[in-house]
Amino acid sequence: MTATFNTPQEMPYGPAHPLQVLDLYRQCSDPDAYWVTFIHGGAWSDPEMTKSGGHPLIRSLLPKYPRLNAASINYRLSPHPRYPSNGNAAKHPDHIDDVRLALSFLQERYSMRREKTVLVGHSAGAYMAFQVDAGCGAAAAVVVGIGGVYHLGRLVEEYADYEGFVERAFGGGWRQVDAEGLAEVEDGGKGGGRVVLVHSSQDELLSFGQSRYWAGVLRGRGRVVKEVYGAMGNHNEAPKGTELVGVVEAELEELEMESAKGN
Ligand SMILES: N[C@@H](CC(=O)c1ccccc1NC=O)C(=O)O
Repeated sequence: MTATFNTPQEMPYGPAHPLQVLDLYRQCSDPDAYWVTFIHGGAWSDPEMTKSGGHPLIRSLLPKYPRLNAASINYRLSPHPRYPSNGNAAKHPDHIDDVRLALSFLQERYSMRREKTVLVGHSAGAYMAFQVDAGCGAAAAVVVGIGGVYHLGRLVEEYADYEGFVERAFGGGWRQVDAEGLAEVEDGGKGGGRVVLVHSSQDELLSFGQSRYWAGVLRGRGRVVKEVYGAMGNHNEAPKGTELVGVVEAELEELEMESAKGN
């Protein structure tokens, strides 16, 4: 059993590219198992940011919840100026297509169910978690964004320097992409899941602006939103910290309580 916590199985979920792989931690084969699924950040392009960014969170949770499985997803990346010859050439919608494919793979192959899933996204991964949410109804019972990007237009307005990575990931038409997500974001009344937006006050790359804005949009759609702001380390430390573990634990416990009431 212990081995499961430390050594995930690396599984290809798509045929086209070596980045179409995910790390699977499966300790419960029951179809009613809970799932925590992690989408890493890195501005859609940083090859140093990978699925292993989700390991600390997952490894803290698994020993406490025997009925929990987890996965952390890699996806194709866009070119990065510090790594000009790494061959990464993805452009929107490649990244999000891969994330959707990975989630379908988990649903079909391992019976991961939306009502049992907490989807966690960091930074650009948080943007993708809500693209999934918008595109297929309630993607997960709970979506947790940490240090998230939620609106590209507002991001570039606040940080002009970030336009470069936004354009490399989305191309010249990047301003359209927010509109798609905003138009389709799921309504709370129609089954859209709970949301927790987590943001560290020590985040050196993003202010609270994105999280505050997004909380307002989601509440306007009738979604239940918690905002968690506090000192949780810098942008890349926060998703590895104990605060995020506590947030996800509380959500898992709420899901367990809801399911006990339903039975
Ligand atoms: N680590 C990235 C930068 C990065 O990830 C980033 C920078 C500013 C705002 C958000 C970021 N990441 C979001 O996924 C890089 O070095 O290119």
